[in-house]
Amino acid sequence: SSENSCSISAEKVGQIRPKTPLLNILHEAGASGEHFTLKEVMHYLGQYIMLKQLYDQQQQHIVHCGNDVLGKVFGVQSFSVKDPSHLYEMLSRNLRTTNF
Ligand SMILES: C[C@@H](c1ccc(Cl)cc1)n1cnc(-c2ccccc2)c1-c1c(C(=O)NCCN2CCN(C3CCCCC3)CC2)[nH]c2cc(Cl)ccc12
Repeated sequence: SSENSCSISAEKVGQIRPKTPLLNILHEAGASGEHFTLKEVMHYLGQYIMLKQLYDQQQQHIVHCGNDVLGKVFGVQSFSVKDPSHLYEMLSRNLRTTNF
């Protein structure tokens, strides 16, 4: 039979698998499971920043995460949402497989 012996299952190819501390943050923001698209990870991180009120009220593109587990996960006290490359670099250190 032309059985597919490939062991890579379709739903996992190109998926992002966050390491545990980041996974816990995504779950706190309402995510479930362990495999996400990049779009889903960014969506839930945005939700997390909102619900924890980590963004600066005056300069709303600045995120202050030094007193939050997000700061430990990203390794910074604060960051700007206007610097996507820095953001993705911090994110990539928290993924199980290098999808970048
Ligand atoms: C375009 C997008 C983005 C997406 C990726 C990147 Cl690498 C940069 C930027 N973005 C633009 N501003 C934000 C943002 C700013 C402050 C607080 C929360 C989110 C976001 C982020 C989203 C998001 O999914 N955004 C949906 C629309 N946002 C508009 C901003 N809105 C709030 C801005 C603060 C005041 C209240 C509304 C929330 C919905 N996810 C993120 C996750 C992180 Cl680790 C960092 C930032 C974001």
